[in-house]
Amino acid sequence: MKKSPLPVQNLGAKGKQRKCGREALVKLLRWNFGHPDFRGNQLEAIEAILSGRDCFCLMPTGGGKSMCYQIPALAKTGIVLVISPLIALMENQVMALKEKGIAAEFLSSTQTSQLRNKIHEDLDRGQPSIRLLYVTPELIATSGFMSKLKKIHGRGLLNLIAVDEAHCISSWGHDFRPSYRKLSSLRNQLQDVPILALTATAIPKVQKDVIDSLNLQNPLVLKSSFNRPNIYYEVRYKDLMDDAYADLCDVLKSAGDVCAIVYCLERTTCDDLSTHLSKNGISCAAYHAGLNNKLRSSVLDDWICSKIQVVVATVAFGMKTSL
Ligand SMILES: Nc1ncnc2c1ncn2[C@@H]1O[C@H](COP(=O)(O)OP(=O)(O)OP(=O)(O)O)[C@@H](O)[C@H]1O
Repeated sequence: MKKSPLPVQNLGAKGKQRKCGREALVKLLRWNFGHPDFRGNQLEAIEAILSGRDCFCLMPTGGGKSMCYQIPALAKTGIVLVISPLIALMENQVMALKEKGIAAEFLSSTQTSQLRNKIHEDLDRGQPSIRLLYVTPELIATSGFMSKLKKIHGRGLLNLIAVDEAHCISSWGHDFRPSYRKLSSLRNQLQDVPILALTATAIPKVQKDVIDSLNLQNPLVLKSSFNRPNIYYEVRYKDLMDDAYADLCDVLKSAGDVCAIVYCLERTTCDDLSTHLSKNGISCAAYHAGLNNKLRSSVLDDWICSKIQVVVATVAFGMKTSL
């Protein structure tokens, strides 16, 4: 049975926010997510945000960045806006939050207009039920959506803007997205709303660029260690192998029942290799931009819920983007 989220903690008399202490935050974490305690810099980030301070948070992949904005969304009435570059990521996070009974939604062109209207109606209510709203940077850049945000802010309901994968704002970064650059207007348009920039990209000039571009004011800068003892790297030279496909097949089989992504440079290689692995008893599928959206979504779903073990993909995997 779904638990209902622990009610908002800290609304004092006449809407004045009381400080949400460590104990109350840990309680929210345990009740809603089942984790015994915060890890790394999560608590520091959350406390900074709840005190209204901007924050730049560098954590390795899987470090638990999302908790830094999900807990604030539960600790205060109002809405946390999450800007994320990938619709697939948003869909997954929103689904996972809803399963926990947390009111989260995303807005994208992939939804029916009926569903989008329903979300907009909720946002227009005096007390919206949505706590976390996920959007793409492209949507932020539209004047219609920005004026909606200003109205929400004007009603005192916009608590935080979280910019996920914030390195995409920097032309020094490996994932530069021009639409991210436009996020630099957020600070001017939505003054006083704390901004949380999250990334797993550690290069100092990217960090500086992110902080400058988003115009973060005296941000708390948090950096965690990138040492991941559970990950090891091994390089095998294809040119030195008799049969690279057979070698890969052996590697995947010897790894046991783990899920895996095999990246290839070309679509035809994905199709070829996927057929080869399937013939050798490995459950897998190809994923690349040459496949239609429906097929790509079903491959992603099958992989996430372990119906298939391996995805053989180009960089299109994880790049499903649009408004
Ligand atoms: N305090 C915690 N204790 C235990 N597990 C946690 C804690 N915080 C987060 N996690 C778990 O860690 C995993 C990774 O979290 P999350 O997806 O937020 O990481 P991330 O840093 O956003 O990763 P990515 O860089 O891939 O976006 C999730 O399964 C999450 O439930």
